[in-house]
Amino acid sequence: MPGDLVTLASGHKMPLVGFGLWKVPADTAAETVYNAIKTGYRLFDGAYDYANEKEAGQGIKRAIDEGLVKREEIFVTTKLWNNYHEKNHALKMAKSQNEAWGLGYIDLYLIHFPVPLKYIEPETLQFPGWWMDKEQKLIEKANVPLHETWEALEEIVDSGIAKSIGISNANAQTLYDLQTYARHPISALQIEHHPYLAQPELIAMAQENNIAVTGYSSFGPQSFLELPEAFRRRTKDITLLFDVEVVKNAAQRTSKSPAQVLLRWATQRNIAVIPKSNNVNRLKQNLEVTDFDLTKEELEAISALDKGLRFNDPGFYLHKPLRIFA
Ligand SMILES: NC(=O)C1=CN([C@@H]2O[C@H](COP(=O)(O)OP(=O)(O)OC[C@H]3O[C@@H](n4cnc5c(N)ncnc54)[C@H](OP(=O)(O)O)[C@@H]3O)[C@@H](O)[C@H]2O)C=CC1
Ligand SMILES: O=C1CO[C@H](CO)[C@@H](O)[C@@H]1O
Repeated sequence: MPGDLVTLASGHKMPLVGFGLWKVPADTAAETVYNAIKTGYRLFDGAYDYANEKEAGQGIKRAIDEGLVKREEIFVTTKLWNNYHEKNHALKMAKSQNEAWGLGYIDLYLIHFPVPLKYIEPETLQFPGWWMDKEQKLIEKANVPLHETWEALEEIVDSGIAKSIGISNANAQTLYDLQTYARHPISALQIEHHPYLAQPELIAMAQENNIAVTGYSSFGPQSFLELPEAFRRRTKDITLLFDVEVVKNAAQRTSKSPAQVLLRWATQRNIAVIPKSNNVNRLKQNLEVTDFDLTKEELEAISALDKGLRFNDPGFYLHKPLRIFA
């Protein structure tokens, strides 16, 4: 059901299907989010670097003001960008991001990457990916230990700004380390997850430790086709997952689309998904991904497509690779 929920270690409940806000233009974000709520979406996945938090919040506020939903029925995830890992910066950023959303609190606040970069004034950050400054130079790394940033997130919970906290783009070693000092639980892990990058060990580790997993870029190469060339480099000569036999056959058997099969492959294993679509029909379709089941054989055949192929590694589009996922 679209209303399926995952209980986080914090005790707070998160919808299993949500809407991703990356690449949703700021000038249409309020309308898109408002329409997504009308379609049935309750979870919105934002980030500082998606540059549309204020507008997304306006869309939610409009739906609340019109009585379509209550604040407590909406789940807002957002993320701390890499340049603000120092405790004082993280506290300031969370406060101003919370003000931008304008909804009283953030449901889930994530460290976007466990990679601290030097502080830079927010308005000087640049696309693509905001890893570079105005001169298109890679921003240097900073000496901020992860425990300092995690402590900041815990204070953000203590002050009521966020209800739950977690991390994105982290590996199992990082999670094990975080667990040694976490005062508030690591409620969630957000990672790239599709059949070409299945990451079964990391997911098993997280789920065994009660860390809810959300997969992003669920369509693999398709998720990157609308991006500039540097992001698409790895999609060359790769069969789109929508065209792979096992995915197509499962779609035919269940009378669903290949996209829905890919989303169900995740949700059936209790992995949340946050697809984005600027198209009304696809937006609706992506929400209907918990009301049918793939067979055990279909799940296994789709998992067997794994190639360890990561598309969202900033190393692929930066002038100087960061080797984050090395
Ligand atoms: N933590 C992190 O570092 C990251 C987090 N994310 C989060 O994950 C979200 C989703 O990931 P993202 O990489 O954007 O990719 P998505 O998985 O959302 O894929 C988006 C692409 O797929 C197309 N699409 C959407 N639905 C369908 C469908 N049913 N059939 C066919 N095509 C479809 C969209 O086109 P159209 O709009 O035209 O439908 C778009 O081109 C992001 O919005 C963001 O919130 C993403 C990357 C990194
Ligand atoms: O969430 C995100 C979407 O992808 C971007 C490009 O790598 C990242 O900068 C950001 O992590």
